[in-house]
Amino acid sequence: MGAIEGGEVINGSSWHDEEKIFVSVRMRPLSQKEIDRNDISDWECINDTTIMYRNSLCVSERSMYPTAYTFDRVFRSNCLTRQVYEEGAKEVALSVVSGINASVFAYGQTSSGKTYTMSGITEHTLKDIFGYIERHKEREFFLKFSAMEIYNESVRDLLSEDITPLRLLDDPERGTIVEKLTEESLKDWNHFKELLSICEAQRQIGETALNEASSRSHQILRLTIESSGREFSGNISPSILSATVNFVDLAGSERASQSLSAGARLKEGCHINRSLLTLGTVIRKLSKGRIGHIPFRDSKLTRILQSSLGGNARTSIICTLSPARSHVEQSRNTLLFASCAKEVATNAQVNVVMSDKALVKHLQKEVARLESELRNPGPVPASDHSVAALLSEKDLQIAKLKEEIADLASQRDLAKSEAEALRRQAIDGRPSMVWEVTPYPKLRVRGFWENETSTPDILTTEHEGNETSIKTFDAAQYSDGHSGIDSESRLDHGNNFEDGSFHSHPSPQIPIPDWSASHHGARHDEIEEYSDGNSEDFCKEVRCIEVEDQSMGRQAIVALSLEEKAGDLASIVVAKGDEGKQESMPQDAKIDISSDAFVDESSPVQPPSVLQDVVKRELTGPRNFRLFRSRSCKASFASNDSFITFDAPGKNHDTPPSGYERDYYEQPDGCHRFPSNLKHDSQSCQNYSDCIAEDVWISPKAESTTDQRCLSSCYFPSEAENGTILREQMSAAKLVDDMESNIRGPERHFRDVGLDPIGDDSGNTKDWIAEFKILQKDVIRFWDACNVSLAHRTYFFLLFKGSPTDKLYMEAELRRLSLVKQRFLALPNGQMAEVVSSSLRDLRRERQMLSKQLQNKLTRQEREKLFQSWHINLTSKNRSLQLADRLWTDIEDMDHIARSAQVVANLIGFLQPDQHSSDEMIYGCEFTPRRLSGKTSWWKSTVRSLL
Ligand SMILES: Nc1ncnc2c1ncn2[C@@H]1O[C@H](COP(=O)(O)OP(=O)(O)OP(=O)(O)O)[C@@H](O)[C@H]1O
Repeated sequence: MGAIEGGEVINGSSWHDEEKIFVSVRMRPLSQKEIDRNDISDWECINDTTIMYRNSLCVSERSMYPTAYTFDRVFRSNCLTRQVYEEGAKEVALSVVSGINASVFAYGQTSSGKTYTMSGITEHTLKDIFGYIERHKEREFFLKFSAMEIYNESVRDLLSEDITPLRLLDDPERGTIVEKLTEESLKDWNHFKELLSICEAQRQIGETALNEASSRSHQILRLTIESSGREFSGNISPSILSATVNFVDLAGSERASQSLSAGARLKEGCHINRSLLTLGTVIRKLSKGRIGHIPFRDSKLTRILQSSLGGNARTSIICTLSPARSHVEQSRNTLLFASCAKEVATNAQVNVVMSDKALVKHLQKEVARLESELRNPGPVPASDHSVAALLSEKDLQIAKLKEEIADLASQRDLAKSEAEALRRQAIDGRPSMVWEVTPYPKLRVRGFWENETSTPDILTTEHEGNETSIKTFDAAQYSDGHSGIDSESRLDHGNNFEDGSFHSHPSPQIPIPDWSASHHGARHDEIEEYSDGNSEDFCKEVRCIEVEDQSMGRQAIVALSLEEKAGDLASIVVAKGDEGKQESMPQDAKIDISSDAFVDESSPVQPPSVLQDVVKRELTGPRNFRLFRSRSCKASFASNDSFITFDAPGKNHDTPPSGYERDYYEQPDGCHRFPSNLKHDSQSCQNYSDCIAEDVWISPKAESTTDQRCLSSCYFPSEAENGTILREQMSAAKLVDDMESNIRGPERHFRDVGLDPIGDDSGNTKDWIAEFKILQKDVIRFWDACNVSLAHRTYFFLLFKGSPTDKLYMEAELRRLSLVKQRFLALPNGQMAEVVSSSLRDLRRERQMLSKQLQNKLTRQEREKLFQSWHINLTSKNRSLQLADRLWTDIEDMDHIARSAQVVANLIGFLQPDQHSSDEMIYGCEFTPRRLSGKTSWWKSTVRSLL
């Protein structure tokens, strides 16, 4: 490992695009215990890089085990931690101040000195970082600290008193992220000490609960540094660097058989070893050079640390050893792991964050530079041909850059005008603006799983009766392997459910499905978790913030906000159900609606293509750069509640015919309106791409005709027609595309979002009502195509019933959905498939939860009445699930939609605005059983030494 001169990190001095994990071995002295039992030290560091087994090996052993092992560095038993830090971790760890991710691991058996080493390494790193900041006052630094523990394959926040396990989410750009992990802004050294003591206190709670201190958990301290104020490599300015350093103290690497006993402990050991085992497998496979599948996703540890293991991070692994003969087997295992690790290559990059303003400036500079190059061509290239080629290439670049600039400028102007319009609207006393991302207002959510033991499982509850008479219903799709009991006879109240006069029983209420996870793709381990009854998916915390629309006397669930900073893009925040994201999002997080690239604040953004080209060509230094959108532009992706999936579950046409439909204006009586650019030629319409034509009005009478079948299949391909998931999602993506173009009719541009709806439509209420109904139908179709959660649909549907101000919200919702679609279409194929299956799974789960809620909340009579009204055979099986399966399925039947919304609203306890007191505005709940853990905190000694 290269030296650090004068405490400064030398960028790239001993570092290339691809470098190997830096692996060192630290041997501790024999412990008193080992000495007392006359154990012998069998290992010797014969120089700075080689450790040797001293005891003579028998012939069979010689063929199996090497006697000498060479690493980047080996540290004798008398080495101080300071030296281990200086020579084994410092350069890697301090890369973080230069915008490069870093990780330092300690690996080794229990009592080999991992904690002893990591506490020192962390201290030294932090001191050096604060020293570096002190010396670079010209730059601004922003430090964030977090800490987590992985125990029994569940992740816990060590800075929070909440012991609920944290979920892991997949971010398309950042990989796995830990949901709701507390991030403290780290101010100084004293603050760091405070935070360590908080972590230690949390750790002790875990230990006390387990009544035993052990080393069976993995602990990760994480420090993220953002810095600005300096130009890097001259090409990107102004820039912000953002990088994270992880300090990882792994659980003891000894085998479960050695450290743990039977029963529950064995289970614990298995979990811990699952992480360690996967770590070993990942390292082994990576050491052979990224061939084949690398099972990062097989454990929480490897998922969280994926980028540190062969990804965008510099990594140092310190393997700790006991020299004792009695531990020779474990020591050899550790050395074997270390040998594999040193073959693993990583590919760290400087993480540059750019703000929109910076991007515009940069592009302007580029244009100026290229234009001046054109004016003063400099040395003439060898041939006329190459001159011409160069000139035309430059012309092209200039044209593209100008386009980009114009685009960004128009987005900014649009945003400003929208801001102005909204500000005017706010002043006029129109719907209140909310400067915060808000999920559903008036949403009451309680711990459905609090009564889990008494909650019957629908899948096996309804033993009585015949086979289901509903052919389209497939109960197997909901099977989670659980069984339950019939609760039909448990309750005996007589509420009228569908008309809303139902009075809630004091039974638990339904948890809102996890919106945020849904667009991140299906993961087999999460499916597994779901099925084991201990799922993290059941760990919900729902925050609901009430938004009072004073002038209209009702609640608004769409929150609008404006970016007031001059020059920044305007933003709009739409009601969202991603409670996890909300937790981790800054209060003023906003969605950038004016950019085509709809992005997560935290997600790296693809720069415009031209910029990419320019950057690629221009950045010829020793490093690659990753471009991110800056936090300063407050861009935030806040619409994860829309599960983009296009796998249409079987449509249910059993719902009684609608009377609602007739209210629609200009629509042929009883006909369904389909997007204008679909054609339904029965001969040629084999797939969606064949279906392009003008408006289609389908009479119910024609529903069984070939044309209608063809059209339906274009919209909602049946299971049989789906073919591969990929084909399905591609056509579905096109579907949404076309839906969007339909929605973007000449009279309904998204540019209108934010304009005063009353002003627009004053004096023309009739027109507005008609338009509202069209918008509402468009939204409903979008929801269906995107498998948006039923709860979201319900809230939205019930809250926006056509008042003039609803135009804003309807258009915002359409805009949001179209942006979600854009994001979906931007995903690589593999991730599209994940998103599709994940969203479908979430929707199924939601239906399943609704069916359970149906059993919890209603008496047998109520249920039977409801089943009858939905034409569900009372003697069939899984009736609750059948009902849940029908909700929100017939999107062209507004009566069906209204009834579905009523049922869902009652099931999830959606209260009318006046039913709430203000202290219920924010409502949170936890569902997951308490988890115990234990490991002597690796910063315990640090805290002790510091306090
Ligand atoms: N290099 C060293 N020099 C002196 N003592 C050491 C050294 N390394 C470890 N020790 C001592 O050995 C004991 C075990 O160390 P430590 O707790 O760090 O092990 P560990 O690998 O973290 O164990 P666990 O996996 O159980 O957490 C401690 O008492 C520690 O002070």
